[in-house]
Amino acid sequence: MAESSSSLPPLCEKISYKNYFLRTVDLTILGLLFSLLLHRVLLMKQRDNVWAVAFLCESFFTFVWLIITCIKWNPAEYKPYPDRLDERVQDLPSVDMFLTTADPVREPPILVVNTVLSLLGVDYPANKLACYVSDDGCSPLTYFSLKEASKFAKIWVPFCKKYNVRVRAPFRYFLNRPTVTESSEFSKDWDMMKREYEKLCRKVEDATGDSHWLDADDDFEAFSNTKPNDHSNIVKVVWENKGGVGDEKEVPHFVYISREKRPKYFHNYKAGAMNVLVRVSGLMTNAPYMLNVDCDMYVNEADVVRQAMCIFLQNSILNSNNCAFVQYPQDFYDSNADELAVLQSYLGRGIAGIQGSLCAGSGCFLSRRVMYGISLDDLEDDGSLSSVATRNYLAEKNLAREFGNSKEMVTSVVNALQRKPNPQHSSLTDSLEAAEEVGHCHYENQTSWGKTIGWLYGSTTEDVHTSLGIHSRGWTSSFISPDPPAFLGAMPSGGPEAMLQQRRWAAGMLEILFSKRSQSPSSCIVYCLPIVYSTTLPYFPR
Ligand SMILES: O=c1ccn([C@@H]2O[C@H](COP(=O)(O)OP(=O)(O)O[C@H]3O[C@H](CO)[C@@H](O)[C@H](O)[C@H]3O)[C@@H](O)[C@H]2O)c(=O)[nH]1
Ligand SMILES: [Mn+2]
Repeated sequence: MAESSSSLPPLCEKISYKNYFLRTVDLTILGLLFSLLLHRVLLMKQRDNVWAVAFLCESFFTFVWLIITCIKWNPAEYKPYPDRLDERVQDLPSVDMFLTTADPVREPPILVVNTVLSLLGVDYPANKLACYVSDDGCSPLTYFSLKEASKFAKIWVPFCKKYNVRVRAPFRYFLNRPTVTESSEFSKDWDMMKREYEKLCRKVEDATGDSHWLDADDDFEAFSNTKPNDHSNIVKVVWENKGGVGDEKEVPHFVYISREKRPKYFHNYKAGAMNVLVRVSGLMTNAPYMLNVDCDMYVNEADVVRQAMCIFLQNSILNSNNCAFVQYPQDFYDSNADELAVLQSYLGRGIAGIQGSLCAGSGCFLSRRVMYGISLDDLEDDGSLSSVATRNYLAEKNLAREFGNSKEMVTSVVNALQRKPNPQHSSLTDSLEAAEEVGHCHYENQTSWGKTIGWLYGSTTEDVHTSLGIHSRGWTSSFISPDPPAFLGAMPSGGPEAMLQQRRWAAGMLEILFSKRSQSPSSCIVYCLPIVYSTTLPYFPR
């Protein structure tokens, strides 16, 4: 249980879900399985093919059962208390929210728009938030839709805050009509918002079929003669929160990025896009925390950022800045994904009870310093860099070698490592030139990006790969699973997709087994067990 160093109640607590009845059942089943194996061994005399198959199957079954029992032995989860946040923390940290999209056909812009609106509307000071969208499809339609979304956000976000709306993705919110007892002012506002949202949908839809708007607006010039896999870097500040007055100050910064792509370069899929987002956001807002969200997921609970901050900040109040990331489970609204839910509650809670959860990608808040490769040994008790680490990390020559040749990037890394904000620019657009430089496809050549810094490359499961790197540097992680779920996504469709996911987990397992990064054998086992388990789960009778 988390204890507070002061007399104030803690921001979060570790809740244990130990269940002695279930433990007894598991042990009994294990005992039965072992006696079955013993029985088989005693029958060894009649060794034949049938005996061999039966023995193999039962051994495997016992092995899997043992793994399951190990994982669920000590399940735990963190419970945040966001209501206590304002009382305990005067100045909330900034958060950069990253969203990736890759294909305007498979991931229709209205889907991305909803994800963005749910992010822009979260319950957190708007001047502490920035939303960065990476578009690997280099689609003017996506950019157009995002621009329209930012206009709509100026009425949508204040509406959500005024009426304390929980689900801030409009397509979900407008599925249900408000009850008749609601005040007439609310009903009027609700109808107006619904009309505006329908207008937005229509605009996006109309733009899909017709591209005359492309030529009419200079803002789209950057997209002319581009192909998704062959174009230069495009960075656009869609909306900048300049404080200001009225509703406009409620909408966070909003930036669109389509990183440079060339046919000859390998772009490392989502991991490559995430690393560009880390760099561009480092130059613009350099928030100490970042959020990773896929474009087909939306925020289902307006409090997500505050909940995650409870975990990070409770750790720093206790002078143990050791939390690298906070993972929310992924839930799906268009599928009866029981398997995934079971898997996540075992994986998430089980491993959280052992040494911290796995990073599952979407729905994960991460600390920027951790992504910059800092090890827990490099920090003093108060979270500042130790003098040895300061000498090693902050030498300009080392930084340029690791983080690339952009001077602005190096300065932003120094600031992030020392937990200082970037010097105040008069506008986000002042960083555009530097931002374009760090998005070039050759920027990462000869640097540590993808090797020890940021999302790690060379893996189909870059998120598991990343968390392995993080844990081997001593960091822990947390798993929070609020009810109702905090992030919801669309299932990619069953069948072949689900099979592909299975193969990814299997690939992840092999990679972890043979990875040089897994320094301690125990952490290797802790990671392998659930993955072996998760690959076998669908075939396992429940
Ligand atoms: O070249 C690419 C490919 C994908 N994406 C984006 O990456 C996200 C995830 O890709 P998807 O193919 O939808 O993977 P999923 O299997 O649905 O996602 C799971 O697997 C990913 C990689 O292992 C994790 O990062 C995710 O969080 C996890 O939900 C999507 O937003 C894509 O738009 C890119 O930006 N660029
Ligand atoms: Mn997906």
